[in-house]
Amino acid sequence: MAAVTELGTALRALVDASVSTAVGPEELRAAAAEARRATALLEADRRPPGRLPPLDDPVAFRRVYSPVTGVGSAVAPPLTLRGDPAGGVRAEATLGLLYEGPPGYLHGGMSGLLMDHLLGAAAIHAGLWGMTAHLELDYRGPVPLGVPLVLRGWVERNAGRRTDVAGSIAAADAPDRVLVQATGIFVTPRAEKMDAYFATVTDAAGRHTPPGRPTDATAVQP
Ligand SMILES: CCCCCCCCCCCC(=O)SCCNC(=O)CCNC(=O)[C@H](O)C(C)(C)COP(=O)(O)OP(=O)(O)OC[C@H]1O[C@@H](n2cnc3c(N)ncnc32)[C@H](O)[C@@H]1OP(=O)(O)O
Repeated sequence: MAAVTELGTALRALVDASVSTAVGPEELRAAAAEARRATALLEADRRPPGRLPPLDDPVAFRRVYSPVTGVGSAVAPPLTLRGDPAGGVRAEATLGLLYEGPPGYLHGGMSGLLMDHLLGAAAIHAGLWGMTAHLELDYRGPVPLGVPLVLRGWVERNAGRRTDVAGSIAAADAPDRVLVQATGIFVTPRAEKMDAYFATVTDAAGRHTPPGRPTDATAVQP
C-alpha cells in the first residue's frame, strides 16, 4: 500500500504539473520521454480487466485505483470519505487545474463524478449497496478551484432495492451556500443482472468476488 500510494502521489504531482506548466517544447518532450520510461516499467506485468488489484477489498469497498478515492490513481483527487455527524458521508478536497471547466472553476462533469461517488458511498454507508440508476444535478454557482470544498452525501429514503440519495458541494468557508445540489436513485440490481454483470470478477487470488455483498463500509472513516 505504501508503494501504491507513493506512485499515486508522484503521478498526481506529475499530472498537475503537466496541466499547469509553462515550459517550452524542449522540456515537454524531455518530460514525455521520462513518462514513457515509467510506463515501460509498469507495463512489465499487468492485470486483466475483471481481476481486482491485490489491495482491493470489494466487501469494504476499498478500491485503490478508484478515480475518486483511489490513493494509487493519477486522476483521483483522491477524496477521503468520512461518516458525517450530521448524517451520511462527507469529504473535504481542494481541486486543481486538472479538473478545470470554465477558467478557474470546476468542470461540471467532475461535479457529477464526485456527486455520483458521494451518493453511492452514502447508500453503502447505510448498508444499501446499489448502482446509479438516476443522477440529477443543479448547478447553482460555479465551484472554485484551489479553495477547500466540502462534499456531502446522505440517504433520503429506501424502499426495497431502490434508495433515494442526495448530496451537495459547497466551499468549506460557506458550507450553507450550496453550489452543486445532487439527487440520485441507486438500485441494487436484481439477482440475474448481478450475475450477468459481475460473473467473471475475481480477486487477485482468482476467487469470485462480486460487489454488493453485505458491507461494513469500512472504506468510510469513522
Ligand atoms: C463506502 C465505500 C465507498 C465506495 C463508494 C462507491 C460509490 C460508487 C458510486 C458509483 C456508482 C456507479 O457508477 S454505478 C455505474 C453506473 N450505473 C450503471 O451502470 C447502472 C445501469 N443500469 C442498470 O444496470 C439497471 O437499470 C439497474 C441495475 C440500475 C436497475 O435494474 P433492475 O435491477 O432490473 O431494477 P428495476 O427492477 O428496473 O428497478 C428496481 C426499482 O428501482 C426503480 N428504478 C430503477 N431505475 C430507475 C430510474 N432510472 N429512475 C427511477 N426509478 C428507477 C424501479 O422503478 C423499481 O422500483 P419499484 O418498482 O421497486 O418501486
